[in-house]
Amino acid sequence: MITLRVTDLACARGPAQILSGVTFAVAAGQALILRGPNGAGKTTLLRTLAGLTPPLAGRIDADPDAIAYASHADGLKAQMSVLENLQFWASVFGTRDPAPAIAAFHLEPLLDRRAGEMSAGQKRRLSLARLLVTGRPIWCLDEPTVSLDAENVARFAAAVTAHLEQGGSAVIATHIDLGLPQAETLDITPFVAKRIRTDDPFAERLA
Ligand SMILES: Nc1ncnc2c1ncn2[C@@H]1O[C@H](COP(=O)(O)OP(=O)(O)OP(=O)(O)O)[C@@H](O)[C@H]1O
Repeated sequence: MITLRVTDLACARGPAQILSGVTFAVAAGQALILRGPNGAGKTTLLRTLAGLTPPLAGRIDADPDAIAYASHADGLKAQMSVLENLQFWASVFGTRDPAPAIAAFHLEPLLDRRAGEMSAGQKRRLSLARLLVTGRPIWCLDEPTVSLDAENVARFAAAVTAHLEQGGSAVIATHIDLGLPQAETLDITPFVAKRIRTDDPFAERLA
């Protein structure tokens, strides 16, 4: 079953068109790994999928409430403890028990620690644990393993694998090999648009 279908999508960042003609589909139980050199537009595509930036053209067919996005900016509440952050998200997204998320990223020793006072890798673990708490089936992840040590990269890969086994999907921009057996790869280089400023009144019409 297809959970996310992208058809002829054009994506912008600020005033610039970054991608055009992006077309792919992701099924339940499938991960799609986005590849492409620095600046190609992986973050731009993920932001568009997450609804943070409107598409310039094309279609995104998915339940908008199905997508959970995790980006470079971790989105943690710095003054709240790890447990309070997870409980906060549990209340926002429904009443998911945060215990599996805590276990998946080995957050038990850190539950009382304020999020703002953790290391970069610890913050990342909390940010990834948030995905489990959302209960959302389509994960859109931007460089999720940045700052993680090898043990926590393995925990992350295990969490994604479990998510896929439960019928979830994932679109992941990453430069490393996560070793996910179900993953397919999409190189976005062919979709890189000739840079067009969308606020230029003389620019070629986009859509
Ligand atoms: N606010 C902005 N306004 C205009 N252009 C931007 C803006 N932010 C990023 N860009 C440009 O958009 C292009 C795509 O950037 P994006 O962050 O999507 O690439 P990426 O594939 O995720 O790169 P990386 O592998 O380095 O994370 C880049 O050329 C970048 O310079």
